[in-house]
Amino acid sequence: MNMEGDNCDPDRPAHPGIFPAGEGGQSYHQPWERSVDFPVSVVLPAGGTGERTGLQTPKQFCSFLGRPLISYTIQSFERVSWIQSIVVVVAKENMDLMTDIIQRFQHRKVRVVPGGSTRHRSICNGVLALGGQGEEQERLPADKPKVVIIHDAVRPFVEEDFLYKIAMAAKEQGAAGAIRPLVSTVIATTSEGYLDHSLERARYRASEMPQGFTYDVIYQAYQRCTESDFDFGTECLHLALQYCGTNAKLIEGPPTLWKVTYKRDLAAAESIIKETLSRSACVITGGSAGAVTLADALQKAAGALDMELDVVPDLKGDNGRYLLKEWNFIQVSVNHSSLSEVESMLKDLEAASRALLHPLVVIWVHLSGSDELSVSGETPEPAAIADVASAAKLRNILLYGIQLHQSKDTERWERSVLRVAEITSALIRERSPALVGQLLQA
Ligand SMILES: Nc1ccn([C@@H]2O[C@H](COP(=O)(O)OP(=O)(O)OP(=O)(O)O)[C@@H](O)[C@H]2O)c(=O)n1
Ligand SMILES: O=P(O)(O)OC[C@@H](O)[C@@H](O)[C@@H](O)CO
Repeated sequence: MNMEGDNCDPDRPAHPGIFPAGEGGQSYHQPWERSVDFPVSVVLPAGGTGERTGLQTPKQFCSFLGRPLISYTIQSFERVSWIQSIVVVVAKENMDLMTDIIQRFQHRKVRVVPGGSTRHRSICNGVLALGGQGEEQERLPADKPKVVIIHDAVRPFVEEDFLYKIAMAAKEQGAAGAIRPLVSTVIATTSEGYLDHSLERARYRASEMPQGFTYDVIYQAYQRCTESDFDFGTECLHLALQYCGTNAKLIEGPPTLWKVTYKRDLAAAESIIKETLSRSACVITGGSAGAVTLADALQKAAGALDMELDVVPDLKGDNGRYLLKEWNFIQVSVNHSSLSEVESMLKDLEAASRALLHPLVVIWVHLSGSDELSVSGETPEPAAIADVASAAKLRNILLYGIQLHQSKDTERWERSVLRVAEITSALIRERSPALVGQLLQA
C-alpha cells in the first residue's frame, strides 16, 4: 500500500483487478456465472474523505500494488455479466481523478456523478442519476434498472454469488441487505458516560453492504425521507422500511464484506490482495530434461509453501491460456545464460496485455552444471538480467533472477531447491520493485 508519509499516492502506475477475469473487465464464462432476467445497476458511494484513516487522501483512492482501492471494487462489479451499469459517486473535486482512474484501468459500464455532504446524499445522487436525473437537473442517460445494488466503494471484496443473492432477494422483497454477526457487544451509555444497559448480542447483527432495492423503493424512500435522515442517517434499509413499508430480507454474508475504515484496514486489504495474486505460478521448462527435473522438484517444494505450480514446456497452443489467467511465471534455463526465452515470454505477456494493468512477476531460474559430469553453463551476466528487467519494469512486469548450481550431493541439491522455492514464494508474494533485476543465489 502506498502511503508515503501521510499521503496515499493515487497517481502511481495503473494496476488492474485481482480477479481471474480477463484484463479490462472482459470476463470468462465462469461455471458459477448466473443469469438474471431483469436489469440491475450499481451505486458505489465514494464521496467521503476517509477521516478515520488519518490520511490526507480519501481511502478509496489509496493505492494497493499501484492501484486505487476503488478500482478493485469497480472490478468486482464490472466482471459480473448481469450488471448493466455502475454509477460511482465522488466528491466534486475528485471527479477528474475518478474519470482518469476509469480510463487508466479500462473500466467499463461506469459513470461518475457528484456526491453530497453525507453518505445518504451521495447515494441519493447515484440513484437519481440511474433514473436520468442529475443533481444539477441535467438530463443523464437514463438506464433505470429494476434493482439497484448499493455498495460502499471501500468494500472491495465482494463475490458474484452473494451479489446474486442480494439482487434476487431485493427483486422479490423490495429490499435486501448483507448482515454479519456482531463481534463486540452493543451497549447504551448514560449522558454521564456510564453503562445504561447492554443489548443481548445474539439478537442483533451488523448491517453491512451490498444492499439491494427495487428502483422504485429506494427512489421513493429518498423522496420521502427527512433532512435529518439525509444528514445523520446511516442505514438505507431503515429508510425503505420507514418510508415505503418495505421490510428488507437479511442475508448473512462472508467476512470479506468488511468496510475499510481505519488505517489498519488498508494494510489488511493490501495483504488480501497480495495473497490472492500469489497462490499459483506457471513454470516453463523449455522441455529439457534438466529443467523438467528441477521444475518437478520445485513443484513439490512450493506445494509445502502453499503455492501451486503448473509445469509446462512452453506457452504455445493450449498452454497459451496461462498467459490469460496467470499472474506469475517461472522460466527455467539449464546451462545457458541467454535470456532469449525470458525476452520471448515478456513479449507474449505484453501481447496478451496482461501487464498493462497489473504487476506480473517473472522469475528466471538459471541452473548451471557445477560438477564434472555436466557441461558447465556460462554464468549469467548480472548486468544482462538487470537491463532486461529495467525495460520490463516500464511495462509493469517485475523480472527477478535466481541462480542455482547442479549438485550430485542429494541433500545439498534438495536444500538448494527448497531455497529456490522459498525465494520464489517471497518474490511473488511481495512483488517488490526494489529487487527487480537482481540475480539471487539459491
Ligand atoms: N459524503 C459521503 C460520505 C461517505 N461516502 C461514502 O460512503 C462509504 C462508507 O462511508 P465511510 O466508511 O464512513 O467513508 P468516509 O465518510 O470517507 O469515512 P470517515 O467517516 O472516516 O470520513 C465510503 O465509500 C464513502 O466514500 C460518500 O459517498 N459520501
Ligand atoms: O457510517 P459509515 O459511513 O462509516 O458506514 C456506513 C455503514 O453504516 C453502512 O455501510 C452499513 O452499516 C450498512 O448500512
